[in-house]
Amino acid sequence: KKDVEYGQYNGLPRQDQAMQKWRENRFGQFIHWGLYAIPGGIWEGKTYPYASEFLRGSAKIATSTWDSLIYQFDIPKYNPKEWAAIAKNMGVKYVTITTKHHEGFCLWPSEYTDFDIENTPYKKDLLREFVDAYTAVGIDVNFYYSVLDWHHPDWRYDIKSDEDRAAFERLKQFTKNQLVELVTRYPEVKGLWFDGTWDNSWKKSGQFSYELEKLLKNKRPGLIVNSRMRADEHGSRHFDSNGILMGDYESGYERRLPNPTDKEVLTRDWECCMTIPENQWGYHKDWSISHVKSPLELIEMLVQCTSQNGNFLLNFGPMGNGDIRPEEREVAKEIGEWMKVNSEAIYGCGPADLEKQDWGYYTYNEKNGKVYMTVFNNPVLGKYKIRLPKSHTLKKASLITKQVESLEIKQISPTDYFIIPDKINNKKPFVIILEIVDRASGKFHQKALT
Ligand SMILES: COc1ccc([C@@H]2N[C@@H](C)[C@@H](O)[C@H]2O)cc1
Repeated sequence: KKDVEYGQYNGLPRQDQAMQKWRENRFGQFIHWGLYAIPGGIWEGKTYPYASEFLRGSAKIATSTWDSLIYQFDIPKYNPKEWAAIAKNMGVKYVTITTKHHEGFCLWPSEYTDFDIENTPYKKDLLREFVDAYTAVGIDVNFYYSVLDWHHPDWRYDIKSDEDRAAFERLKQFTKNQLVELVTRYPEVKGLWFDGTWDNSWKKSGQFSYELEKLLKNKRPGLIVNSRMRADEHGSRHFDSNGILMGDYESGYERRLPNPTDKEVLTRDWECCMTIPENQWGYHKDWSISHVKSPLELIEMLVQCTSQNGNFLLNFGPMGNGDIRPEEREVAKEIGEWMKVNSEAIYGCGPADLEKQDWGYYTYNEKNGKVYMTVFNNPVLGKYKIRLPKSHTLKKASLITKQVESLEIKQISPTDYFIIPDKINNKKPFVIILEIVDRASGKFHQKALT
């Protein structure tokens, strides 16, 4: 065991009400919005296929040129109430918005910089309008904040000199000021999603990030912080030098999911953040340059995350004028239609602790003891195989849509059962609700008490 003074300090997984709500939410909307949405990946008539929020670097644009985009941020179509309605209809329970991305432009009127919404033609506190609109429809609000700040003169990638040290101390103070400002001006905020924390300068600031997390949690009791915020004093990130997760949940799954049978992730809270195109967080004008995931692909990711104790944060990149692009409206509509019928298998659900089968994923709600099977792959066999521990019995299988009272079950061995549907529904992923009794306790299926 290494001695770690600035590693994890609270026991995980957190079981307080705020964290339980975060966990039960399961499905969130990520929003990346900033000056990068104005050029949308195209500069001087050339399309850059890289992530549009990195266009400044990809197109080698001078910082002063980039920063002058602030004068074009008039966002005539910005309509946070409509954004909130789209999110509500999609079925998300929380939202995470970029208050400041790497470019350094702040969506709120910060007293610590002029590079913010106040100095745009829009002028008003866009973030306040956003928080109010989403809160009004019952969606929890979280703030993404990039420590990496390309605009700030005191940002340093590493600390190589006394000058670097002095500059980065100013940057750290600026960072602390802005974060205290955010959790104070917007007390509704439920959590902070840190990014831009991979450089050596921050990895050498373990004590600072430790004390900053504690300060913010004192200011906003219940605040939820992702593991990406922290480095310990040895420069170890996400997990401290003793392998203990820092923050309140693991935020390492970016545009990727764990292996569906990975059991290690079941032991902790985690979240996967995902783009609809291959790799665009900010708005990109041309989505033809990469694969764009279908609603069905995205629904499968949401169900897989839930089945493995993770949350799924799906990204939207609003346009430079504040409108939501048609492709994202369509995704929200189709996912919302599926969630209207099947969200019982997602909200408040987690792993079922049953052996995964090829037809899809199990999720489990420990409050009602129900196990949900979400079917994505119809077996050629025409029957869905279930394998239970010997002490369990499959009592009943029914469609969440209640089209039929119950489905035929055939036990084929002490542990294996077939569910035999009268007809195969292969248009959309569908949910079968299982009632499984543990003969030993006579109770509904309980998660293994580990
Ligand atoms: C390859 O390096 C990076 C650095 C930053 C990112 C940022 N993290 C995502 C959550 C987006 O904010 C993306 O811009 C992605 C890849």
